[in-house]
Amino acid sequence: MLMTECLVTLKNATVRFDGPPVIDGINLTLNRGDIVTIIGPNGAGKTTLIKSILSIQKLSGGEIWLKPGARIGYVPQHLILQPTLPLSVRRFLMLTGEPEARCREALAQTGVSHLFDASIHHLSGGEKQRVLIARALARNPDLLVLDEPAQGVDINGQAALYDLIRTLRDQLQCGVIMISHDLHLVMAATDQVICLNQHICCSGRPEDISADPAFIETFGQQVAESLAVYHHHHNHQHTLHGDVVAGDGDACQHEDCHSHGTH
Ligand SMILES: Nc1ncnc2c1ncn2[C@@H]1O[C@H](COP(=O)(O)OP(=O)(O)OP(=O)(O)O)[C@@H](O)[C@H]1O
Repeated sequence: MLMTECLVTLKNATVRFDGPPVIDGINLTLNRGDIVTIIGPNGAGKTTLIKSILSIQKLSGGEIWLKPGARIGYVPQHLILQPTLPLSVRRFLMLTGEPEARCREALAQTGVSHLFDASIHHLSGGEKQRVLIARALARNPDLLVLDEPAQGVDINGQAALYDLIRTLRDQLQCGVIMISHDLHLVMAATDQVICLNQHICCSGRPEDISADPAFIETFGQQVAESLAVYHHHHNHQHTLHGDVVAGDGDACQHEDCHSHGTH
């Protein structure tokens, strides 16, 4: 079993601009191998928290510790490129300063090696995200930071993208912290969820968090219930008509399974 290696620790981290704190008293530890997702309403301070970890945003109070020498790969929400400037994926990746072979390898790790000579302007949303992740990987990061990686990616592409993030974590044994608005996929692909609304409302394993009163207060009963159903232990089978048949374990106790039959 691998030793836990801490990459980032925040202690009582606070950021304020002119008014009240935008993030307030955040305590957080990120270990190698963790996938942590920050969720929260608009303006909750998610980007500010990420920027603090990237050392782009100075704290107004509290402390941040980063493992000395830790390499951070950042995948931004948007890529703003000059549309009139011809730019191939190869050239884009090599702007990292890494050798061509390493750039090629990183692109293969994200499953799009065939795009090495493509124009970056012609990529689909999902392809662009994979190229951006490859750029972050080229530096062999200890920590991968992603700001809404599934934006502009269709629903199948989103599932594939979260699979990719898990695979990369397993292969590279890096830590991952991401912001996401897609609660269902987050819940399916994350080890720890942090629900942020200036302060940490609640945090924990996805299957536990949907029952937390602070989560329900922030996201509403309906969202919490839909996630609870999504996550319950599937220990039964359905007939072709959708009726529940007890499996190896106890029959499912969820009302939703019985009333709707499928999920
Ligand atoms: N440099 C800044 N100067 C002043 N206010 C700022 C600055 N950066 C962020 N804010 C404010 O801090 C608050 C939190 O912003 P932040 O971008 O961290 O939220 P977020 O949770 O990422 O939101 P969203 O989901 O909408 O992207 C917002 O009210 C924003 O206007």
